[in-house]
Amino acid sequence: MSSLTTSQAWIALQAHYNQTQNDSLRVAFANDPERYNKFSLHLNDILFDYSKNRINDQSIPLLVDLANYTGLPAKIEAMFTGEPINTTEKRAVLHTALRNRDNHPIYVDGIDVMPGINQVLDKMRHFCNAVRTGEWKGYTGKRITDVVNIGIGGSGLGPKMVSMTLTPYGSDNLLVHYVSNVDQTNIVEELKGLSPETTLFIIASKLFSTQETMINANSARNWFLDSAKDTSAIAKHFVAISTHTENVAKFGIDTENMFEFWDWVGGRYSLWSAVGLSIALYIGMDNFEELLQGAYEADLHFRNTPLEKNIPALMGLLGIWYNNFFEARSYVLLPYDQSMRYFADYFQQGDMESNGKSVDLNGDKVDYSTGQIVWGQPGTNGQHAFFQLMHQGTQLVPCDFLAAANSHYRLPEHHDVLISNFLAQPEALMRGKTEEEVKQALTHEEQHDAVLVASKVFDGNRPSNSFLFEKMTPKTLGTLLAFYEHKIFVQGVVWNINSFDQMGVELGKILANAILPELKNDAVIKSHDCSTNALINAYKKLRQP
Ligand SMILES: O=P(O)(O)OC[C@H]1O[C@H](O)[C@H](O)[C@@H](O)[C@@H]1O
Repeated sequence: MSSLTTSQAWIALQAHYNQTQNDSLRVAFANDPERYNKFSLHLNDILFDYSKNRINDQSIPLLVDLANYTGLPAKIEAMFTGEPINTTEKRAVLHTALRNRDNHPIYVDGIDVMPGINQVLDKMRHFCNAVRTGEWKGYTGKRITDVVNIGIGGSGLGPKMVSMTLTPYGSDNLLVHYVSNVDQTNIVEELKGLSPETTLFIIASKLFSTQETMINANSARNWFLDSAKDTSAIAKHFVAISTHTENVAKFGIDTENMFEFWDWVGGRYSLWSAVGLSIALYIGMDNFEELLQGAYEADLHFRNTPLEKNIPALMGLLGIWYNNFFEARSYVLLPYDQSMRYFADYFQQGDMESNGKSVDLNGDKVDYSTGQIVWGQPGTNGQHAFFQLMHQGTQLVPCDFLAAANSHYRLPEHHDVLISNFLAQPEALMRGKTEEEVKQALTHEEQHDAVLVASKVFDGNRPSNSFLFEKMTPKTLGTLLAFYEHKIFVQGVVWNINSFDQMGVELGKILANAILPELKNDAVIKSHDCSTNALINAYKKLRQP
């Protein structure tokens, strides 16, 4: 048994769960008109309501005891001060330095990282201004109208999610496009209608060696050179974002056009670095810095607020409560905001790549469940897809609802209808519908149809958090993203795992590299298990020359 599950704090939580697991949220609300006041918090314009969770007055102190037992406060400090908490890769984890807006020194190996960060921010500002004003010209003297970011994982999804969320702040004269998949459909479709004379490519890759990104970058260069003919024109149309100067030069991008970041920025935490260049080009550098400011304010809150009033700490601990005691295996993110349509995808990588681990920091197999399956999509669409299971299925699916009180658009009716759903769904999940209530809405005859009655009952008692904010601004988005990043960190600390490596993505890549040469000719392949051999050989038969 691990020291975690045999700790006093864990045992106390287990006993608390045994005692309260069947307590009714509906009854708790009826008995305590102060419940909302007790279990809600604000940061700036963001309201965090966690009162619809399966908790009572003892629950949060017990969860905080567990966090203290695992050393969370000291580990928060270790992260913010640049200690090498990514132990397998022996690296600091300093995405928080990228948004350290008060600019206090932060040291890695005795060197302050802030001057380097500020230099890159300055370079981004100059570049964005030049491109956005049209001062930066393409090879035929025309201004840039389209930016194509080529990058995958953190080097694609983060900037894409932010740019799409902040479309109301985006430039009408400079559109952004995202290419990540090595499936050629992605780049072919994205480049349709673009002109090489007015397109700028950003090649974003930490090591500049990721297979998908390099293949897409090569295809982009070929597409460009088919028109431009002259390799000297590349300098006006290709920039790189990377930690690896040599690989950038090898690819043929002038290192003058390279925006640097550092090995202490994890891929899935990198949108705050130069990886956010496509965001800054689209919404302008001032708005990009507002995004950083929002995250910085969440960082201050996370670092300085006692755990029982600390929004990301509570998000993480409530997740532990469901994952490890209620055995809820998934977690759903439900932004009632179409612009946040990539939010769940983004935190699917953020969370599952960070906490999908089964060995602890000592290398021992864990005997408790770690990372949850994270999924979701915007409301109200999700209501017409998977909410049936959330309301009446056999699984407990804790969820977060997020919405802005004000839309950026002004059509009548839409927003109140959207928000009425945002409000009603957590209420319905919490209160359910009893047999008696079901019968009241049925005819006398229907009331005697036992199957009908049973099918219409909602057990309720299904937990959720709600986030309500004034408007989706760059700053608000920055704060929300940092909350979720820190939630992941909190859970990693409690589970005693390294949230900052991703060894589990390597094996598939290595095996794909072994298969690739076997696809070069039509020879029958026998070197794998019989299933893989058969699939390779079937592919070779089916493909057309
Ligand atoms: O930025 P790159 O080095 O190209 O890495 C892109 C992606 O590669 C891998 O899939 C990692 O698991 C991701 O965390 C990373 O974001």
